[in-house]
Amino acid sequence: MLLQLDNVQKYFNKKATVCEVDLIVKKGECVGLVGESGSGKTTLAKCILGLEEITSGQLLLEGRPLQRKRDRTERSRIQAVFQNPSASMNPRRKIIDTLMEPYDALKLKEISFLHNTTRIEKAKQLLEMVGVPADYLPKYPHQLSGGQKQRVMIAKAISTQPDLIVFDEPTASLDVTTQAKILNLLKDLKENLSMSYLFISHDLAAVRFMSERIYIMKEGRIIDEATKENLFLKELQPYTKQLISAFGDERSERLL
Ligand SMILES: Nc1ncnc2c1ncn2[C@@H]1O[C@H](COP(=O)(O)OP(=O)(O)OP(=O)(O)O)[C@@H](O)[C@H]1O
Repeated sequence: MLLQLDNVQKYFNKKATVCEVDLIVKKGECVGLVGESGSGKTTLAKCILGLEEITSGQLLLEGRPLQRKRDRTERSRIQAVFQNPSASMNPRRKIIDTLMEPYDALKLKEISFLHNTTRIEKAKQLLEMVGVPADYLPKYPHQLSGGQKQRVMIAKAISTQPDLIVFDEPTASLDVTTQAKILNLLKDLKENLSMSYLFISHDLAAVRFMSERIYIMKEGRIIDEATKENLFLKELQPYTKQLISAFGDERSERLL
């Protein structure tokens, strides 16, 4: 087991945004999380990333409780990619510096002694892995397309060789063709680098394309769980059926 959430709760102003959540991510698995807007998906993601402190419950990474204040190593093991790459990037920082932020923050022994040319080599390798030409390293975010920016954010997320990446609507700001390319890239990277994913999206077709197992969230609670295969077969909660029908069969099958 890579990640385990036991009875996790998060309250804002005495209101439970995340309520009694049990969730697991196995090694090498992509787990999907879907639910209507406001159901608590992003809050749960932030709890997993240590960006929000949980009110109660427990988060375990490989059986060990995650500390309230994460140390550098713990932070480097769970990375994130969010919806809007432009908002996640500092417009005044060159691509190379944005890309190397987790490396620099981690200050691994091998990294802190890295000669500048070695750092550039590392950055080039990372960009290559996500299909962005190395000559983009000295450029600024506004010189990249939306898809390229998201590729840079993916390269940044894999830079510390994390065990888990949490994706929160990673393709929502991209056009349909770019979305499909990014999803395929994510699948390839997961296989090649033996990572696990928690993939959060409104887009059930994308979630089903990516994930082996899917959790359905409503009003802060996990109300259903299905495998990719039995999502359309098993006896599901009416809310889950509603989510599926909202996409329609054609859209749900589009990426499969
Ligand atoms: N820092 C905060 N303080 C108070 N309430 C918050 C805070 N963060 C989130 N909430 C509330 O928690 C609820 C769940 O929000 P959250 O962003 O987790 O939902 P979501 O399922 O990710 O929605 P979406 O799909 O629209 O992103 C919302 O009602 C939101 O207003």
